Amino acid sequence: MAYIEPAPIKDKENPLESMMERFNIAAEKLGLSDEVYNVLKNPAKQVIVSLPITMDNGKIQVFEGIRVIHSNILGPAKGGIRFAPDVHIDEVRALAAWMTWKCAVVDIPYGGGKGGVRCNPREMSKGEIERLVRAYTLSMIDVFGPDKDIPAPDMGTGPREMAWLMDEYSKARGMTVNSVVTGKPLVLGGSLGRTEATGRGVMVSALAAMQKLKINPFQATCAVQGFGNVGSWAARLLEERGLKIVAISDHTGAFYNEKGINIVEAIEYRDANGGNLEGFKGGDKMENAGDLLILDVDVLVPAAVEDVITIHNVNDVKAKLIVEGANGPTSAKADAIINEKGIMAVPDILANAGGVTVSYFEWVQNRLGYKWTADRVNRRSDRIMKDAFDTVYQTSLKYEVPMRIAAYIVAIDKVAKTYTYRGGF
Ligand SMILES: NC(=O)C1=CN([C@@H]2O[C@H](COP(=O)(O)OP(=O)(O)OC[C@H]3O[C@@H](n4cnc5c(N)ncnc54)[C@H](OP(=O)(O)O)[C@@H]3O)[C@@H](O)[C@H]2O)C=CC1
Ligand SMILES: O=C(O)CCC(=O)C(=O)O
Repeated sequence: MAYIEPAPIKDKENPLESMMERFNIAAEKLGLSDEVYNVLKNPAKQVIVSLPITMDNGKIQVFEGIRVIHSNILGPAKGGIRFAPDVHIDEVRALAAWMTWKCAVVDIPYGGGKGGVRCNPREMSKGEIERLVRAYTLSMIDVFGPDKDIPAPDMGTGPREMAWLMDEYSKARGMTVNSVVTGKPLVLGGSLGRTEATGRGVMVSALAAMQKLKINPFQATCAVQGFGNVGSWAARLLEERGLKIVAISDHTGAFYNEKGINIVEAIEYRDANGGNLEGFKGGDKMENAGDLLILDVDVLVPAAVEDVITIHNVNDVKAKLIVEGANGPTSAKADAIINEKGIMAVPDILANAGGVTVSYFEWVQNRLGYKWTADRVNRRSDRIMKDAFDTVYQTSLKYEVPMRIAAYIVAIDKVAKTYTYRGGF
């Protein structure tokens, strides 16, 4: 079997390597042929563009934009767009592959893609961000399409950016095409339930796992890293289900309250405070924000960035259950220690799949020209998440592997079988 050797990412464990390590283990368990292995390990398409933008000071700044389509075997590529200062081609390749596996795990008819623009949206004006979104969309005009590649929000982007993307794409096509992107504002054809969907899926996965581990939600404590879309919704919905959220964090720091943080108050504080938790008084500021990950809690939800649980801190992790809201928060090298310690980790490609599931509902509604109620969206996405959890759990028992490898087995098996049926050989 051939193994790839990805270029190292400076100062960071390489998420592409982490993805490939798990992929290789699952491929061996499935006895994947060399032919299929080589098809699935390589991205189908990678596009890198330069985006010259006029900044507010009149100067031109050139940004790098990336879109990777890992696979379109199950259907059009699907996946978010990240605006962040450390966007790197290997990271986007890993994120695109994770989208392929994620869509297959929850059994929705999409392949995987991901995009990124290396920029710091925190330091850019609204006008600069809008020009960047529009330039990126025009550069990708032949990549995107409702039947080809359908973007969505990820870190640093949200409904506002998706609205600009839809508008620019529609202008270029000479008609309104709302199904080209999901995660849009409601008035533009966004779906009820999409904003909270990823956090909601994290909550459904966490409760399903707690049932297996016999952890009573009303006696459980939880720490959540990241207080953006995924982290804040996961925290809020878990709190509503009885868990005590003792710690939350964002890039400004981590806050601890052993009596439990009032999450609705924390969200209100963040929204009134320029989008971050700096100065939050509902908990004590922790000296070292990274220590949130090693708190003695029942449930840990990393919902910020990649590679936060690594060989450097995994030995100190005390949670009984990790539910991955973020993509790639655990490096592959930390997996073995998590397993040795008997911690259950519900992997990203399962735990955070609620977002893409409701994105799929949004796309279906746009194509039907119809709107579902929030109740219908939530009931259907909860069912999909619970069924996917059960399938992965059963697979983990059958193959005697941890949940993460089981999720890869479920996904790779599905994509490989579809490829074979479509007549790839
Ligand atoms: N949005 C979605 O539907 C989906 C997102 N995901 C994944 O979830 C993760 C979070 O995405 P999302 O919530 O959308 O992104 P957001 O941009 O909404 O939020 C990201 C959050 O992470 C915080 N953060 C950034 N760096 C750090 C750090 N070093 N330590 C602690 N907190 C940090 C940010 O803080 P601050 O605001 O202060 O910068 C912010 O609170 C990503 O891995 C993404 O790929 C997965 C599936 C779907
Ligand atoms: O909603 C989507 O289409 C994709 C969301 C995403 O980027 C992810 O699940 O990582």
